[in-house]
Amino acid sequence: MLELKGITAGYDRRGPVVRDAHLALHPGEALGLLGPSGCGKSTLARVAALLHRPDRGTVAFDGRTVTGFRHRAPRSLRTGVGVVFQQPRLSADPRLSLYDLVAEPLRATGRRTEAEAAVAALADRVGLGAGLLARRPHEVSDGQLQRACLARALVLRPRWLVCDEMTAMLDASTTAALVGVVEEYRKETGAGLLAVGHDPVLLRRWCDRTAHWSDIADG
Ligand SMILES: Nc1ncnc2c1ncn2[C@@H]1O[C@H](COP(=O)(O)OP(=O)(O)OP(=O)(O)O)[C@@H](O)[C@H]1O
Repeated sequence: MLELKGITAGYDRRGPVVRDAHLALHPGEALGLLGPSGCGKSTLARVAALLHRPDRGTVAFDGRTVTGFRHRAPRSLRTGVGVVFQQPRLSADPRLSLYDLVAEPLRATGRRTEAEAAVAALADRVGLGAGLLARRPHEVSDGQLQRACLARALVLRPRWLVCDEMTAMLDASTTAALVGVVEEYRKETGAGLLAVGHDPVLLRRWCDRTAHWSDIADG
């Protein structure tokens, strides 16, 4: 179970953007979170992924509270959550080849020897031809880069996935392909999903359940 309880978070303690948010995600469940632009969805998604420390409230995985660290949670906890953001160019190091981008979490966790096989399998799964793996982000399209970012999010086989407007910049066929990859992964591993967006049609089709921002947070 992934639980966010009483989360207040933002960038200035005097004016938080997320106020008293509550959300519970059961193992294997896909929850779509809808809300207007700027309401704080991405901020809450980063809190759920342990990338942003809330001012108040707790994040718990399977009953274990994982917030309360001075800066951010240790890597061993963060690797339990895979994250894909809206804009792949902002989340991809421009100096890395796509191969290195996907392999990076394995290197960072001392599992370098697994990289070759894992990257090849994931590249195939997300539809990235071998020729593209040698290229750097500026040499590929947004859709191709987002495919690599999804592969990176899956490479440590996380139990939870947070997709923050993952498909907002993509065309219909790339959207369908990436949603298909996430669903195949979830079927295989039982991973839970928090999908953030503002497209109710997509999220209702994709997820078991959707929640609106006004149901889970104040303001
Ligand atoms: N790094 C930051 N520093 C300061 N303010 C920020 C920062 N990131 C976001 N904000 C502000 O916090 C508020 C919530 O932003 P957030 O990105 O969480 O909203 P969102 O619901 O995901 O929006 P969208 O649907 O447009 O992506 C906005 O007013 C935004 O300007």
